[in-house]
Amino acid sequence: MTAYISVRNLTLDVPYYVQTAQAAQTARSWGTTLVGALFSPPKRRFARILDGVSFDISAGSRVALLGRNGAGKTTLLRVLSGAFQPTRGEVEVAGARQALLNLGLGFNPEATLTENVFLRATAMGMSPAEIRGMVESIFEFSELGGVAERRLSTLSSGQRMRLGFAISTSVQHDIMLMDEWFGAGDASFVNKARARLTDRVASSQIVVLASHNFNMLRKICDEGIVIERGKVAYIGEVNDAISAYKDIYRAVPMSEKRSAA
Ligand SMILES: Nc1ncnc2c1ncn2[C@@H]1O[C@H](COP(=O)(O)OP(=O)(O)OP(=O)(O)O)[C@@H](O)[C@H]1O
Repeated sequence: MTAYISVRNLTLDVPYYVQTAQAAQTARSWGTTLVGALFSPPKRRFARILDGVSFDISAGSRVALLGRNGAGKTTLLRVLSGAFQPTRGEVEVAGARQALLNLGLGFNPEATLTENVFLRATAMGMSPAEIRGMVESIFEFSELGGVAERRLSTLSSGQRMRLGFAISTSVQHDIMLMDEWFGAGDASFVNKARARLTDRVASSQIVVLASHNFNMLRKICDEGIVIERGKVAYIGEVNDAISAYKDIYRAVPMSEKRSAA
């Protein structure tokens, strides 16, 4: 299948809750908090995180996603991965996608490592027979075979991340969606993980990578999309996109830069 991504006028509003001034003022003790909550419950508001975003990505493209902190890059990747549904607009994705956004997502801390491999791989769309054929290589890559029957909650965060990475990258997908290039863990694992990622990127039809590391983006990507306050600010060749991002960053007042570098 030839992969592509088509995004048309994508808008995403997310709900959040605010405590009214009256409730906040009365919230001085447990009792008054309860009274405040009863008579002035938190109000639901909506924040527009993505606003009229449109672009096309065709097979063979490696796209850098650029933007300041809080611009909307991760949220956009989540929409492309299918985790978030747009409030308005259309998102069409052809091809199997792999999102390396949150390696710990979908784990059950009370289940064993082996059970977690089955849970996560099932969520990725694999059959029990396919998973059985992969379990050994996942444990070999993550170097966690010796503790496979322990509960996940007994693992360190670094070990969990290794397991998540080993499962998520165990199969080649058509589309890779990544939030920063993987760089956590001890040196030998990082080298091994980089080699696997390089291989997966080379064999993917489409890669979308959000990062603030320009050198790495220049090495991997050929195109760039700049997001500013939830809107597309620039689309073009990667070096031009990096320049456009720098221009936006330079134009932002110092006070804003401190809160959103
Ligand atoms: N569930 C949510 N509820 C309310 N606001 C949210 C939610 N998720 C994200 N946001 C807000 O949406 C905006 C975009 O967040 P996002 O994580 O997509 O930014 P980003 O460009 O990936 O930033 P960074 O470079 O820091 O990773 C931020 O202002 C964030 O606070």
